[in-house]
Amino acid sequence: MRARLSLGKRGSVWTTAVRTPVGACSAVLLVLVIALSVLAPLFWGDGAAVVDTDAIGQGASAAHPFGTDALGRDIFLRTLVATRLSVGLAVLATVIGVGAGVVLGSLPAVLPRWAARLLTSAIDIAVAFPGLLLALFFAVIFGVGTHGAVLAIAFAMAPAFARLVQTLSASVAGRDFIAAARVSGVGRIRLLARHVLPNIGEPLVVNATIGAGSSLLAFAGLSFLGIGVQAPDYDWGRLLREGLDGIYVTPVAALAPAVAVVLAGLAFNLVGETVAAVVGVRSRAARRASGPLPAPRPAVAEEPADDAVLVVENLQVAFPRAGGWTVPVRGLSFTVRAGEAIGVVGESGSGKSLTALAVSRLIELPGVVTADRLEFAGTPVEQASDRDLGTALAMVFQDPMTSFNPARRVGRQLAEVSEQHHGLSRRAAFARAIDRLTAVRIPAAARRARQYPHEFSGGMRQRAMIGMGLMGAPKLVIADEPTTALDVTVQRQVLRLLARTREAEGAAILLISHDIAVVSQTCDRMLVMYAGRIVEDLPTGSPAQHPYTRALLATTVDLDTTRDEPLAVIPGRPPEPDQVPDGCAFAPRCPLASERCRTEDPALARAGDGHRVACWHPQVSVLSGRSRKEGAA
Ligand SMILES: Nc1ncnc2c1ncn2[C@@H]1O[C@H](COP(=O)(O)OP(=O)(O)OP(=O)(O)O)[C@@H](O)[C@H]1O
Repeated sequence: MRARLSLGKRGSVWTTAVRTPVGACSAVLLVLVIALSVLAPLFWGDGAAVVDTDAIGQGASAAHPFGTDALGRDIFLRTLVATRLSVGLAVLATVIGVGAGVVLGSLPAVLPRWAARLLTSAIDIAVAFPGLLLALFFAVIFGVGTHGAVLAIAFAMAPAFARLVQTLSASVAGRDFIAAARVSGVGRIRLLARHVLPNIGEPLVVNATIGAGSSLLAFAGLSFLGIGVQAPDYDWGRLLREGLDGIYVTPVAALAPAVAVVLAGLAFNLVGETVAAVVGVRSRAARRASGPLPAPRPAVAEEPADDAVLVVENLQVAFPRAGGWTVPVRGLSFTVRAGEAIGVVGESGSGKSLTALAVSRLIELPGVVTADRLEFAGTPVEQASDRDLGTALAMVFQDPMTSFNPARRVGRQLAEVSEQHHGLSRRAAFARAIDRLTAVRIPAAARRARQYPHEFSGGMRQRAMIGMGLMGAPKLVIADEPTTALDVTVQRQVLRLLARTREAEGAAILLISHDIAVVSQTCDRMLVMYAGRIVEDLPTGSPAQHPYTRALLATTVDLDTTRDEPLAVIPGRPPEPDQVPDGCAFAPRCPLASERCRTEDPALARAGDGHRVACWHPQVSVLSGRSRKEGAA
């Protein structure tokens, strides 16, 4: 399987964008507009001002391709020279408008509640007015002329930007890092400047670029109406107005400024589209990867099993980074058989969740998932239909609060699965949802099904999430730290429920957990992960052979733990995914590490019946701390 996004180097994102038809047009038009703004007044400023009483109101000719005006001045030259004023004023109005919009949109976040509501309502009312109407209104207030028109257009566009800033800020305001900054005492203004605005900058830039095109048109409109640029200055709007006066005699006179307005407006809008495309790619990816993906490290694949639900061979998950790849999952091979319960353990960052996401086809771009074989229920995962995956594979996430849509009733969310995948009617699907909530021991399921997720306790939400997985007939339930957010009593209920699901539905379970004790009690087999690899795959109850597994076991605390001895710890920290050493990744923390461990990475090799281990010195470790539990998984 290979799901790979073609990504270039950082600099080449713009090059790639410019190679698209829209990008190429926008680049050409933008260069033309900028060049004319800078050069036209220098080269043709004088020529455009020459009055020729012998050539008044002429039509198109070789000397004057777009004719002459009422004073015999060349309209083509005047159109070229007017580029600077037309574009310059539009950009100025946009800068002021966007600045005012950002200030207005940010203020509600720092004002007292009543003032914020007042301001928000005022912005909402202003947004409801057509922009040109607002511009005319402000033009009357600020007075006829260039300055008045700039301010009028700027203030007319400010409410729309203020609304945009408010909406974008609201989407960021609920994020955990904002809450964390608040709790750590960061003031409102600093919070806004340091934490909110930098996270909404990209869409603002895109909208500002497109907004510049609109303000160019608006400016031409005001000048056309006689309340923008005043004589002797002239912009495209004024030239259009003058051309219109003689449209029946010399129609071509209005053509040059009209074409200029259209082309410049198009230039801004296409540049906006191109920026949006590049920014869109950016926000999806740190697209700076280069070079081929590293080859996954070798592992002994398991014997093919007839009743395998999930077959994974050489699974690798990689993310692009500057000048290369980060590979947090480096060549995993394992099989899950029907009805089997497998635990995946390992320290934080070992790649457990990414493995689960890769198996469920949930790795987002720019992540790249590759595998020699990745099959679910006999079908390659990338070919499985959404319907098959949606009904046969259930996923239980760590935080059930964020897994449910807070705006929909729990029962309806469960019912959606059956409506979508089984074609059940709304009523029948809801009845099944109630039945499934009963199956996962939600008390008063019919009433609870009509409640919202926030009305459920954490444990109930988690059980409801499992219930959602049971709306179909799951062959595999992947539970990623399903009990981490729950207290121990509820943890137990959820684990029991998973065990019952396995018995009742015959579903295999892939249980991801930090807690090796939980996995030992709940699962038939455990996969021990370290730095993106499986270092040991053993039946629970078999003596562990890898020093890391033994160290993990030694760190578990239970009622037998001797209280007068210090708790066992594993010294050091796991390596970052892009700093994994050449040899065995655990070697820097392993007391048994030899020179060979530091240079050669051991493959996951067979070490007994149903037991695989990746270690040069299996079974012989005696680590610091209590050795009491070692070897007894
Ligand atoms: N989108 C991403 N881009 C780059 N690196 C990532 C991305 N997602 C995860 N990683 C890295 O991959 C590594 C493994 O992440 P993963 O979430 O699978 O770990 P885990 O074992 O499930 O940890 P935990 O138990 O804390 O959830 C981490 O070091 C993480 O920083």
